[in-house]
Amino acid sequence: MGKVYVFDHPLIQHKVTYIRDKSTGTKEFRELVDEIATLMAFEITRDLPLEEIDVETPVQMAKSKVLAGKKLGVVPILRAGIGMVDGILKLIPAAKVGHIGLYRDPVTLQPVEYYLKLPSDVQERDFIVVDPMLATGGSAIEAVNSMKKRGATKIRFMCIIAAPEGVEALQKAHPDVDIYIAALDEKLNEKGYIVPGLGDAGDRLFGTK
Ligand SMILES: O=P(O)(O)OC[C@H]1O[C@H](OP(=O)(O)OP(=O)(O)O)[C@H](O)[C@@H]1O
Ligand SMILES: O=c1cc[nH]c(=O)[nH]1
Ligand SMILES: [Mg+2]
Repeated sequence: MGKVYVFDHPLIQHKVTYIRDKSTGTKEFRELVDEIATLMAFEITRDLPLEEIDVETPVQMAKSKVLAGKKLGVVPILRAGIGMVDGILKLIPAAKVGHIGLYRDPVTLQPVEYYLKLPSDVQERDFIVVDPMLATGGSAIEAVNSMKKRGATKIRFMCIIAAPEGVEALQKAHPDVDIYIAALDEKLNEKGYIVPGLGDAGDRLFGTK
């Protein structure tokens, strides 16, 4: 079963509070999501593999470590996932970026795919699928389905706010996918929104209703 990591770093918790606040405007909301994504990327990359190489300092030759292993890929689930990409790339600028466009049918809550573009070398990459919200889990599950169908094998999921229902559904559908969360909330309401949550992440990021 995929592991679930809830990041409790004080800076992450502090910033999550301000994106929850309905009085936080679009500009500040966007900036905070970007900052939270960078902090979460720092935590999620703690276990990246390293290898030793020879480097010549101004003083002498030395053995020193560099990142090793598979290259990384970041895959935002459009639209709201886009708000997390730049913050992550600040720390891993060499990562390639794929895109999966999905919206949740407002009535059925089922994910509807409208776009997909992944790096050509999916088999060789470790992927982090990102979306600020994990509610029913439908979007995350569908995104991972699409990536696996195209050959991706190592996938992790990063979100800012998750409902227990979504965590459970994603773990069940994809037991090989570890889940990284900034805040595990209470439940879903009758409209499928996370309670207390932060409202509609995409609309708050892009000022749309
Ligand atoms: O876990 P789920 O029940 O699938 O809900 C989560 C999805 O809902 C929101 O997207 P939305 O459909 O509002 O699209 P948007 O990001 O373009 O606003 C959110 O950004 C997630 O992608
Ligand atoms: O609370 C929620 C649930 C799904 N999608 C969102 O953007 N917010
Ligand atoms: Mg939305």
